[in-house]
Amino acid sequence: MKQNVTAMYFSPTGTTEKVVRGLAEFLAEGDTCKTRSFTLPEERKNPAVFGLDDLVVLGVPVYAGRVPNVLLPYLGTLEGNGARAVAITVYGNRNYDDALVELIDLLTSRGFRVAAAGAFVGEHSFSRTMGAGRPDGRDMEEVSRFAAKVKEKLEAGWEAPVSGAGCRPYRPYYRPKNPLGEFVDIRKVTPKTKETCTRCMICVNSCPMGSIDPEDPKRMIGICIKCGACVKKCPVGAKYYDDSNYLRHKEELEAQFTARRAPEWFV
Ligand SMILES: Cc1cc2nc3c(=O)[nH]c(=O)nc-3n(C[C@H](O)[C@H](O)[C@H](O)COP(=O)(O)O)c2cc1C
Repeated sequence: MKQNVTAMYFSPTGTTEKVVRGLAEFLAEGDTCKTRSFTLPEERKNPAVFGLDDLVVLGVPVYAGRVPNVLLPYLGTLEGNGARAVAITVYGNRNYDDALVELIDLLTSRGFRVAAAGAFVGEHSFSRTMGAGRPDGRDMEEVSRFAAKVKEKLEAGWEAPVSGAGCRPYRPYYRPKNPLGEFVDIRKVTPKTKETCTRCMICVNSCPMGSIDPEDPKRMIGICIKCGACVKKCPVGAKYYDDSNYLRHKEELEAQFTARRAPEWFV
């Protein structure tokens, strides 16, 4: 069985990209696989069209226990046309909740035959300690074990669609709470910029919403999804969040979810 393998991902801080590309390379068996990022706004302009000869490894990070809602319009334009797919979610060591079943359902509704699915762990977008350095060597070994099982399934011509863990109907988006147990809304929170900013434009060019002003990288000209790209990629550490609800949420997560979560996959 030889299929054209494509690695497709949304990955502001690179952890989803690492898992998806790693898996796609194992599945391509020495052939070069295509890569197709849809992280940046201009990358989401052209719809992706596949066919029966394609095997697409498609990955997204988990945001609030679900597929990032800003991606739903783009994912709704994909055309599977019977292509095989492997659905991947990467989460920051809290939980992936219903993101994986949601992604499987989305791909199925777009005409993909979802043969396998996996939830892997990456360093949390908000943190340097939650899932620090993941996916690491142990995770990538798991990716290779998963790839071997996927190959076996595809070579045997099994048609059974994959199920995956999660609830249908999906649970609501996960929301942070304050110390009184009340929900807090951090959706409008934006990053601040220190005077040490050198205007190198890395943040401007890596913001998946195109929301940082190229004329003045301290200024926001669109929405912030708290993806962590500008904060983690800034070479001088000039981008940061100072919102008290955001910081408390991050500290709570860091204190609560310290135990290493293992990847889970379904074939
Ligand atoms: C807005 C937002 C919400 C998130 N929600 C969750 C979550 O519900 N559970 C979790 O474990 N990680 C969560 N994360 C962490 C990311 O899923 C995780 O860090 C992922 O590895 C980031 O992928 P990337 O490196 O490809 O950007 C969230 C991150 C962001 C930015």
